[in-house]
Amino acid sequence: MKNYNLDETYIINPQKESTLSAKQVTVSYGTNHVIHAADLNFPRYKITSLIGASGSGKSTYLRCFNRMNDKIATVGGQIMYRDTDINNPKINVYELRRHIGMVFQRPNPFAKSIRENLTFALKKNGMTDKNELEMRLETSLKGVALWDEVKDKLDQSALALSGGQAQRLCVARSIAMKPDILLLDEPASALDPISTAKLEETLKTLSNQFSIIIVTHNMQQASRISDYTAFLHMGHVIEYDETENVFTNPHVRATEDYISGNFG
Ligand SMILES: Nc1ncnc2c1ncn2[C@@H]1O[C@H](COP(=O)(O)OP(=O)(O)OP(=O)(O)O)[C@@H](O)[C@H]1O
Repeated sequence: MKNYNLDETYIINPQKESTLSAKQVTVSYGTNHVIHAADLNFPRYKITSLIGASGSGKSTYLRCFNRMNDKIATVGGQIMYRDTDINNPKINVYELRRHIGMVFQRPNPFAKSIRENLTFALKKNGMTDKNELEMRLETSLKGVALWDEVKDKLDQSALALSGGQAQRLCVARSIAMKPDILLLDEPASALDPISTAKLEETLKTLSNQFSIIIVTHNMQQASRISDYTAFLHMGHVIEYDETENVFTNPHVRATEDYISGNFG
């Protein structure tokens, strides 16, 4: 692996309203310091990709944004969301996750009906009105373009869906909670190209209503769907800018080598 100067960075924060601002975030697993990130602002109603080689810290960094590292790592720095630092130990993490939802690498529908997958958390959060629940169900499934495929089998098990359908169901389950921000950790890595294309299309549409931060290994995917891209190397954010600039005119050697395949 080439030695790059980790202090050589090029960070252009978007001149747009931010939904989340991360300041000097650090993460350690025991004595292993894996994230030392610069100050990044994530824009509202845009898609931001986190790219980088395996082990560069993308998932760890993403998990900071809804406190998913709490029990496994020590997190430092500030992550401002609606004027509150989400690292404050006093904040209600379950409430936070209603505003900042997450979709994981492997589709993980509950072993329940499609309807229950969508309404379970809503009911747990006190929504009892049947019409409202049905409306959320339909709107969320339409939001991920799954409604036409499942509207006649809402009471069948979600486990019978294909991988691509199950992943879109998981996105629908997240958006049913009407979060502000959707975090996605390599959501297409277990999907075939057709399901991946459908998911990407869904995310592009959803970015009109939600701010999206996505970890992806797939550089074509990052360049296809995201408005902004952050390149991570060894836990450092090396470059952050509009996606087009990162891919066509990278400013730092490590970024250039990574996107041109000369890395390592
Ligand atoms: N639960 C954990 N305990 C200890 N170390 C961990 C843990 N999770 C990740 N790490 C370490 O933190 C570093 C960053 O890992 P992370 O999974 O965030 O990288 P990544 O860029 O998302 O990688 P990949 O693309 O392979 O998923 C790696 O060195 C990894 O071994």
